[in-house]
Amino acid sequence: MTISQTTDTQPARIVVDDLTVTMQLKDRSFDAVQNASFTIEPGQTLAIVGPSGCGKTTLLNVLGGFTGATTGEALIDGAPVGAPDEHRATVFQADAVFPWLTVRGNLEYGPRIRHAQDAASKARTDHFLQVLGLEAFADEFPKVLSGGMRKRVDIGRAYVNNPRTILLDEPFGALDEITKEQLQDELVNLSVSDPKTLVFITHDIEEAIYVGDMVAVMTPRPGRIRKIIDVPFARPRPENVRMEPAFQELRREIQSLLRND
Ligand SMILES: Nc1ncnc2c1ncn2[C@@H]1O[C@H](COP(=O)(O)OP(=O)(O)OP(=O)(O)O)[C@@H](O)[C@H]1O
Repeated sequence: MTISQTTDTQPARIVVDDLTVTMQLKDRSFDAVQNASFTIEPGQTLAIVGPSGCGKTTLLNVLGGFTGATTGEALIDGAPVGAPDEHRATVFQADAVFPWLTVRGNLEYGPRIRHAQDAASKARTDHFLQVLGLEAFADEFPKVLSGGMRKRVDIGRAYVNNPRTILLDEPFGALDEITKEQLQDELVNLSVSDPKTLVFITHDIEEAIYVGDMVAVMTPRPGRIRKIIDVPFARPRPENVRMEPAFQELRREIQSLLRND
């Protein structure tokens, strides 16, 4: 089932053009991100992989409006990224569920604080409770949920707001392999049923290929985009796509780029 979208909730087009973010320490400065450029077409997922400390989160923070560009620019639908707003949602590795609200209450939180609770937001809440397998837990408090279920609540909460862009910072990093693969599938399925422009940071090469339409491989500090690789597999992903030679070949290529071979 798909949910209808109005024009102001269409997925965003993101352009990052020669972006550098310089961090100022007490006695020196350094570039956390250097001369990064890429374009994400509406509804596409860009996965970003790179070594620890290479500037992935900094890049995401620029797109979220939490950090400014030092030089270059980041544009969303042609306009420079501004302060955080309801058109962008963020999902972090640590779950951000509110323990004092039920699962349904967590999903309804965004529309409630925006005074935008109406029949459409209720329908979206019901829809995402259902597609994320949370229906049976709708009236439970998060303390009874597994890590995977809590992550589903985070994802549902982002989607219920109907943002144009969702920024995900290693969202599945703390989950076991099986749960991680289930959530990767659910996210890819959502990208078909309810397209948003996604930026997905991960350390996990297979995950990057599985969820991404493109994978940006970053260099160690200062973080540059080493290469952007197109992922050729259909959405939803064919069963056992991870075992396909083309998938394994991409994995080897990214591994080699990360090792700087
Ligand atoms: N506010 C800040 N002030 C100074 N340095 C910072 C600040 N935020 C991040 N850094 C530094 O900038 C670099 C990039 O950090 P960032 O968190 O973006 O990397 P990352 O690739 O997301 O790392 P990880 O994969 O380990 O989460 C790091 O060296 C980090 O220590």
